[in-house]
Amino acid sequence: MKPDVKHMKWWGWGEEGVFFNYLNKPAFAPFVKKALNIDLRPRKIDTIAFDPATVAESEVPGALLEALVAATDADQVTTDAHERVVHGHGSSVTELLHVSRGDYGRLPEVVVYPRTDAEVAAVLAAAVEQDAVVVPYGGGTNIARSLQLDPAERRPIVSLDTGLLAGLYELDEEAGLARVGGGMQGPALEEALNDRGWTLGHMPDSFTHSTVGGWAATRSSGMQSDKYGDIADIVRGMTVVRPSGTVSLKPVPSESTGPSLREMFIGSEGRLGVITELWVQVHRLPAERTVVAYMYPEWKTAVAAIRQISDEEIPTTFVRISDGNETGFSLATQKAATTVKKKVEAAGQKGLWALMRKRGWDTDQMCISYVCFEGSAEDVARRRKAVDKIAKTHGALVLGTGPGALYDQKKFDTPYLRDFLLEQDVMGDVSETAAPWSKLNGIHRAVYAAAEKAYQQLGRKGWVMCHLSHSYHVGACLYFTFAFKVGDNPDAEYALLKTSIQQAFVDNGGTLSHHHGVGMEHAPWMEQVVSAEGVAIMRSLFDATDPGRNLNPGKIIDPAISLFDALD
Ligand SMILES: Cc1cc2nc3c(=O)[nH]c(=O)nc-3n(C[C@H](O)[C@H](O)[C@H](O)COP(=O)(O)OP(=O)(O)OC[C@H]3O[C@@H](n4cnc5c(N)ncnc54)[C@H](O)[C@@H]3O)c2cc1C
Repeated sequence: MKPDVKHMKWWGWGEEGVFFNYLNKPAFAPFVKKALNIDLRPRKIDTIAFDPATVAESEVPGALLEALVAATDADQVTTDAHERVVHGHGSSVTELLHVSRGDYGRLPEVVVYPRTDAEVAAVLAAAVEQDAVVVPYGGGTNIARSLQLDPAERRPIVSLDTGLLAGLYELDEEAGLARVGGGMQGPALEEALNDRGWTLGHMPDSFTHSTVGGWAATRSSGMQSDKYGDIADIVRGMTVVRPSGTVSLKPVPSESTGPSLREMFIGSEGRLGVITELWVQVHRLPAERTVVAYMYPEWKTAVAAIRQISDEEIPTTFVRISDGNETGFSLATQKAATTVKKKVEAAGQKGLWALMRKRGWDTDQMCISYVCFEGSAEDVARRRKAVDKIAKTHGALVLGTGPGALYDQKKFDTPYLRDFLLEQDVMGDVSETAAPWSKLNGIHRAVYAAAEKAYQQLGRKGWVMCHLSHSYHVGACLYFTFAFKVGDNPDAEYALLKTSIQQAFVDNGGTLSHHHGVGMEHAPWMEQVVSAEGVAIMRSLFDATDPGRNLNPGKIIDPAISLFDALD
């Protein structure tokens, strides 16, 4: 019997039966036509039936299988074809493109679902004893190819699914700390905390399917990080089970105990062991939460306003601005107005645009911004007033809470867009970076130039758009989305776009990734961002702590597959 763990559809994002629908968004097809020169076709694919016959029989050695069953139980170990395909990839667009076409790549021979730390330890011991590779699996949502397997790996591969290591085990209300299982998925954790009046506040766009252990292992950041922090701030302690023993780190507010082991495990992508349990800081549910929308005339003034909000240290839960292209995209995904209320709002919006044009605004350049405030009603009102004032000083129009509420409601729908686009032969994916405030505009310009050059090389129209989110005292994250119609060689075309954008980050003062991790996707740039000596230290760490290369090898440094290979 298969353990009761929720997984995404084997061929794409999210749940079966949920889709991106453009037919109820009248501006979307014309927008895509203008942006990519493509005529959209109504979606035909409801699901892709899984055919086990397309998967080669597992060649798991009998001794390994027996040892895994002995380490856990017979119903926690499977060589089922569907299970192996689900666990053989993450959610990067290239992986989904291949998998959805039945090109599965290297698959794990076996999937195991341990329930306890002792079982994890026994699985790791068995794997090392039998010289197998172990790849911890959370929700499979990473887009850095952190789960992709080396096609040349000859040893058996065990996917260790953390799904049964789940639960809210303890809540220390005095400290605001919760002890949770590493395999717990976002909605289950948030629901368990909300029931008791608390929240983690960590809301990556992949929240619905990713796990706490996966967040820690990839150094994730959620859209509300301005208030709640990145996962590196949120995780205060943890248990990491390794083949040679278990590391237990107590939850403390801060400590001075040499180089931080906690920091070392955060972002380790399965290379240093399995994070089975975490202590995370939690917050009481806010009395009030409101999201206010603003429209700025153009990008530079919007960035200046956000920088001022940060400079004046006005507490916000999130601040986000979309550049002109992303604002155009957002407006194109508005649903048709079917109710009287919506029709009145739509007429109001048209009037607003006319007013902006009268003011001399170029409506292709205007930038929508959302700012979220949480706290007591008084606090929210005071902070909102302060942000309104800054926004107006920078020439913005305050649009109010209507569009903000809409943003809050549809934030988890957008991931379904990628599958829809793939069906239309369009590849869409993202690259994100973080940089000091002084570098952000330069990076924005450089990425647009790099993408444009790449599209020219491909000889076709492509799209790029950007938003700024996750503000810090010294800078912020820039998040770019790119899309283009694929030709004969999707891997090479994707690699051209992706390498051009990543290189523009690194050359212009940004980092490789603000929150998606490294995996195999970003590994080729590691020397450029942490220096050759930094990579050498990492290599010594992995070699010393995992001499047999049994733990998810080829991730973070020394990738088994390089994006640049596709360009050759
Ligand atoms: C549509 C979409 C939106 C996204 N939005 C965001 C976002 O807003 N913010 C963000 O940070 N990321 C985002 N991501 C990326 C992704 O969701 C994160 O990287 C997430 O943290 C991965 O968690 P997971 O549980 O799915 O891990 P997986 O994808 O299963 O695994 C990722 C890596 O972590 C390792 N790992 C997983 N669990 C453990 C464990 N318990 N112990 C040790 N190693 C482990 C795996 O071996 C692998 O190397 C998005 C992805 C998609 C597809």
